[in-house]
Amino acid sequence: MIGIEGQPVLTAAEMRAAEDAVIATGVSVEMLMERAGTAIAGAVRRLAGANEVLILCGPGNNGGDGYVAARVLAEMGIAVRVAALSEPKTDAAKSARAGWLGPVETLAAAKPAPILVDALFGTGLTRPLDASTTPTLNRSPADAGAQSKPLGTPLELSWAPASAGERSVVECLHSLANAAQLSIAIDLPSGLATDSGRALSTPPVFDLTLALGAIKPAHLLQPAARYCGQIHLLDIGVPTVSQAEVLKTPSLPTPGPDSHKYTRGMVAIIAGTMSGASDLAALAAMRAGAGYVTLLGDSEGPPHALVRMPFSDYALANERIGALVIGPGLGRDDAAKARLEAALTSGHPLIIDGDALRLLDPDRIKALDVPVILTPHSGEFDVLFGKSNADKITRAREAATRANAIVVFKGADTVIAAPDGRVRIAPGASDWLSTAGTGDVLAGAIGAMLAARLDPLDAACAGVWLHGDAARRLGAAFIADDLAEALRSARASL
Ligand SMILES: NC(=O)C1=CN([C@@H]2O[C@H](COP(=O)(O)OP(=O)(O)OC[C@H]3O[C@@H](n4cnc5c(N)ncnc54)[C@H](OP(=O)(O)O)[C@@H]3O)[C@@H](O)[C@H]2O)[C@@H](O)CC1
Ligand SMILES: [K+]
Repeated sequence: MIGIEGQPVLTAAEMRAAEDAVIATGVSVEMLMERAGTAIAGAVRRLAGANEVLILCGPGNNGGDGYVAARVLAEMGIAVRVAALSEPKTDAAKSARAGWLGPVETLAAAKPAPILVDALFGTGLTRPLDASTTPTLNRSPADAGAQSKPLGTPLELSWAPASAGERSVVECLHSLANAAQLSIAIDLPSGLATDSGRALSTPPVFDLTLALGAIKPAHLLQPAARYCGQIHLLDIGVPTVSQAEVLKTPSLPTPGPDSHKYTRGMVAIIAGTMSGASDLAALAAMRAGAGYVTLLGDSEGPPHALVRMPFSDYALANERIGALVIGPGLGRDDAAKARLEAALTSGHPLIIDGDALRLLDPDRIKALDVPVILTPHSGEFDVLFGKSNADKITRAREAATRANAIVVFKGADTVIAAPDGRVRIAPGASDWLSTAGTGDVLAGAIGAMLAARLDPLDAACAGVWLHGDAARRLGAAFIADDLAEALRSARASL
């Protein structure tokens, strides 16, 4: 099992193309399925100990992986049972099914086991799972009587809506997962849309998801990600590349003997009507490692290392400013608009957050010839770029191209996109980040990274990583002030 940091993220179509490229070299789908099933069996064996394993198999290749895993586990001497939703539909899955010599229970009748493995649906799911656990037969008159054939005999099957009193597929899955001590999803929990991260049906929350060959958007995007539990990647020998990758731990420059405050980077924060927000951004920039942070506007109090001065064109003209943060607590009045205009024409690299995002025109940003990082949450994103039903990765990428800026589309699944199409997706943000001021902290942290002269995409990624790591260190019920302080520990851990 491989960790997911820095791994390419592939859509269902990209994964199929990667598999097709391997198949074109003479490797059959059956061989890929054999690799996948063997890798799954190895992982399950390490986790299952002496416990019985129940594998649920669907009609496609995800189910095929399940049959192979069942066969290999049985060969290893592990107690394993198989329950199927229906007969396999694909040739590879049929062949995998034929290799499983044990009985196949129906999903509806399957008794729980301590270890549950969900191989019902993976990247091929196209519609909700609200269907009956009892397949109906697409029978021609010649097939009359086929219903009495045991599972294992190829039949033409389809699904009917669950009838009164019958448990749906989703209900069966939930009850088997609830009864299990450990639940493991193969490739994806069944019910999730691979590319958009939508839940077409609501699966149980799995303990572990074994991603096959590559991480998919649904492993990272909400709401899908919350059902995956821990995610481990299994190598199935399919080379993968993508412009989208899982966010990884940054590699940051540390001060050397020749460093001074300006080489560490100078960040200026423009204050507005709510000084607490800009104070938080300033504190975050300092704790993320900036050498010099100045707050332009009305504010007072500690820390004493923060250089406060009134906002003026003169203060803004300081050529040593390596990153200018505007938006936290700015307000949306005429004074805010004037300050934003001054920032846009200052010539400094910009981090534009909060209120400033609601005063902006993306085409105006495109015309600037300085690095720009935009940090909208979903409400700000909609105002700036318009609403859309497209998935978050596509939206962030299109916005970055449109504004010719780095877009940090914030949320529990922050997506960072560059105008050239590169995308980084942050996994597993702390749910406790949903508190006032944490966005201001992020803007300040990114400011420190940009002022340290990191490439703008790297600066945005490093800021998001430090912010996420600081939150994880704090655990529960922290406030934004704690988060800004904890950036120091996050930075020290690198
Ligand atoms: N390709 C490869 O080389 C390799 C692929 N691998 C594995 O394959 C998985 C992808 O396999 P897959 O494409 O067969 O899709 P999968 O998720 O099993 O399900 C599709 C089936 O379900 C059906 N169906 C869809 N929605 C439904 C619903 N709501 N209710 C009922 N049925 C529904 C759909 O039928 P249809 O839409 O045609 O009616 C189709 O029959 C991937 O996740 C990985 O595990 C590995 O083995 C490595 C090699
Ligand atoms: K699955």
